[in-house]
Formats: sequence, C-alpha cells, structure tokens
Amino acid sequence: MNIQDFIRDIPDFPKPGILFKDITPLLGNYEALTSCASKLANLSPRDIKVDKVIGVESRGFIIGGMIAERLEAGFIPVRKKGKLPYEVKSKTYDLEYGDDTVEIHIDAIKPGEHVLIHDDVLATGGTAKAVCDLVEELGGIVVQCNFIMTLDFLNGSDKLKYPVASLLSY
Ligand SMILES: O=P(O)(O)OC[C@H]1O[C@H](OP(=O)(O)OP(=O)(O)O)[C@H](O)[C@@H]1O
Ligand SMILES: Nc1ncnc2[nH]cnc12
Repeated sequence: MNIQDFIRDIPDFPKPGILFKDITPLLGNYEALTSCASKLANLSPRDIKVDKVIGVESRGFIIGGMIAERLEAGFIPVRKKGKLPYEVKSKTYDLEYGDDTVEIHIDAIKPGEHVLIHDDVLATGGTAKAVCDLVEELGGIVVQCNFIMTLDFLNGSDKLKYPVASLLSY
C-alpha cells in the first residue's frame, strides 16, 4: 500500500503559489486510510505509554482519532478559536497562508501525562509549535509530533524541540 498514491496536489489552493496537499483521496479509501493510521501509530515511541493523542482541527481529527484508538489512548481535539465550549488556553501563530489561533480545554491534560500530537501536514511548523506550547502550559509531556507528511522546504521541524515522525516528506 503506497500512501503517496492517495495524496493529490492542488496548485494555487487556497492562495496563488500554494501547492495544496489534498488527503481526501486517502480518507476515501479504506485500505489506505487504515494502513496510514496503523503506520503512524507504529511510529509512536515504543518505550512510553501515550496517555493522550491530540488531533489538530480539522484534518488532524480523522487519523488522530484512529491513532488514539490504536494506542489505547484518549483523544483531545485542539480547535480553532471559539469552537470549544469550556474554558480554554489559546495560541495565535503564522500559517503558510495567513494566521490562526488554536485552543485547548484547560482540563484536557493532567500534569505529567504523555501526549502525542498528530496533524496531517507539517508545513511552516507554526501550528505544531503552538500546540506544543499549549501542552507544556498544561503540564503535559510531548512525546512526538506525528504527521502524515512534512513539507521539508518550509523547515517546520526547526521550530519543534520534540521528535518528529512522518510517513512522507516533500
Ligand atoms: O505547519 P503549518 O504552517 O502551521 O501548517 C500546517 C497546518 O495547516 C493546515 O491546517 P489549516 O490551518 O489549513 O486547517 P484545516 O486542517 O482546517 O484545513 C494543516 O492541516 C496543519 O494544521
Ligand atoms: N501546502 C499545504 N497543503 C496542505 N496543507 C497545508 N497546510 C499548510 N500548508 C499546506
């Protein structure tokens, strides 16, 4: 099963000059979807029990939830501003195509819990860095930043002080 075959390039989306990596063909194929989730779960650290998996809105929710199930961990949604109903911590960050704010519930992580952060794409690293900061502020321990793919020409991993795992790099 070649995951790469299920990632579609869309030029100039959502802005001119951006080559958008579209994962919807992957999501739509049962074998590709489950193989991707299992491979990503297998990349998690062997020696650490992951307590919680974070999925980042919105594309990180789908496979993040599947990884949590495979690791027998809880799932935490990190959402864009104004979507979570309870008290939140927030971080604003720059994107490849704009800026955004992510939020987490203040009681999502207990101090000392081991947290794996999953998203579909690591681009500039702004989103993942903001999520790492939120985990640290709640007293959690980031064990891995886990992605389907990294866009290496944007050097996103330079912003992250934690191990990065991914299936594909461009
Ligand atoms: O490394 P970065 O430069 O921060 O970019 C990566 C982020 O950008 C995309 O999300 P987007 O904000 O487009 O939201 P979506 O998942 O809801 O489409 C992607 O799903 C990551 O979350
Ligand atoms: N080029 C890209 N394709 C898909 N998602 C992204 N998130 C940030 N940059 C992206």
